[in-house]
Amino acid sequence: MPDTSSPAPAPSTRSLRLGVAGPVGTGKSSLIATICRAMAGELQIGVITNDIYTDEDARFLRSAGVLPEERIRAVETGACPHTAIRDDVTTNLLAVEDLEADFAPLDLVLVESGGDNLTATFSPALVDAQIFVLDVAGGGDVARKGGPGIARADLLVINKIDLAPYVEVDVEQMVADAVEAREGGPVLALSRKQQDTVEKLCVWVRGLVASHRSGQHVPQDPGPMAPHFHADEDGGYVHTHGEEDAVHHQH
Ligand SMILES: Nc1nc2c(ncn2[C@@H]2O[C@H](COP(=O)(O)OP(=O)(O)OP(=O)(O)O)[C@@H](O)[C@H]2O)c(=O)[nH]1
Repeated sequence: MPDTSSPAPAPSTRSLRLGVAGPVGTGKSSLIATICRAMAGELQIGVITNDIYTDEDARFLRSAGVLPEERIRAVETGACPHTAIRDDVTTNLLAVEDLEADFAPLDLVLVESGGDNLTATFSPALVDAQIFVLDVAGGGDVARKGGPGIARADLLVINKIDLAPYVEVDVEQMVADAVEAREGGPVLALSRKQQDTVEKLCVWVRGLVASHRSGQHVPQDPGPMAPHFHADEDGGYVHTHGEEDAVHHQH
């Protein structure tokens, strides 16, 4: 009799949606450009960028010439970037679905969050997996600060390691701290200027696309953001994202 206790997962025919989040300037757009440059020959890729008021990141990626321009689309979030990737993902989801429909079949859609604070993560309603990006220039101790992205993103990238000697950061120590904060989860030390590290990034992306396609990959929610402060004309407010009740505002 066939074993029906653990049915084989159903293969997926839609693209892998991969989010890229992290603080301002850590190299999210550059990492996306690097993936496109290295993998556009083997994967059909599309990109959605998020900026508050502009389409600057999309323009940067188009000018990098790493993908046909029409496969790079911008979402203007008009609010804090994490709102559009976590609280109400509708605009992003529609943009992803339009891109997938217009260029079917795509293998990979990369969604870049606007730069935000250390605690911003994507909702699993928008992406299947996410990369959280730190850089050595932000300081060697950042990985120890934890938070949902650092602790539980599918991959933590410690970026711009070519700059480590100039900012006096011990990359090995930073990686070790990150592995500890992630309880052994994957950490990649990356520089777009060091091809061996770019290769490792490609191996990770390739593995994830394959496991998504075969139906083995199960999207994980890194968890809600920590409470944080938003400045506004009245002085500001604390903003909390709870597990069930998505958003609370306290003035
Ligand atoms: N030395 C070095 N510089 C890098 C690397 N990756 C990115 N940069 C630089 O870091 C700066 C910020 O990179 P971006 O890719 O724009 O960063 P971002 O996270 O997309 O920025 P926001 O969208 O504004 O949050 C740029 O000047 C990049 O050229 C790297 O591996 N090494």
